[in-house]
Amino acid sequence: MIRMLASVTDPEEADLAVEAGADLIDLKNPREGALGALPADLIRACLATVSGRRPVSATIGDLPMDPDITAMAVSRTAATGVDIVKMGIVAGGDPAACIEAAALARGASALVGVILADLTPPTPDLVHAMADAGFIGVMLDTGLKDGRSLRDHLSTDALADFIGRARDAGLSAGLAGSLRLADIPPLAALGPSILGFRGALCQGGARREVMDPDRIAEVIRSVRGHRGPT
Ligand SMILES: O=C[C@H](O)COP(=O)(O)O
Repeated sequence: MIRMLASVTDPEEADLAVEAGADLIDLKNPREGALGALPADLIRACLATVSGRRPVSATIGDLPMDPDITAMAVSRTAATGVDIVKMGIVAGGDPAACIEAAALARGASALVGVILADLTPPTPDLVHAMADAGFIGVMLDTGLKDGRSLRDHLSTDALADFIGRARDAGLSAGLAGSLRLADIPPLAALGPSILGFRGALCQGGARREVMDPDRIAEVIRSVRGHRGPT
């Protein structure tokens, strides 16, 4: 079964996504970048609103690959009580050391790594490093949010390889990155664990706008209608 992840920015949107039937509530600030972090008090307010009805993740921010910075951000985010902390992987710095640092700083939260596929390739090394460090999942997303989607950056074969590699390593495999309704059937056919959305759920399809209940419902209906390979 493919789960639908909705990225939300505040308690009102979190409630909207839960009521619409999103499977995972992902807290982030799209005004601060692809994986922009929300302030801790806002994360806590969202958690109070979701109130255990769905698992909640939160992003740590678009940060350089520095282990000290990563550890601090992971620890600060985990301290809010979110179920899952999401850390991004970009080019440069020391991603392997950051993955290890995140594992030591995660507290009671689980970890999901997000490889920003337009900024760095999803190499087998990264996936294995996350599995070795005890991450529960790995997602692909896009970092630039320049109108191109994940499918503009990676071929179907590359996406299928990524999903297979993550699964073989024991990780859930998520796909996101300016996905639209038309992307759901071809991506669902690859059998990911999660499909993630923000822009497609918002007014005018713009990720910094407020969420549109009709769009959320439409995306959820489509994901439910395409529950993976037959
Ligand atoms: O985790 C999923 C992302 O928030 C996707 O955002 P996007 O659909 O606007 O690229």
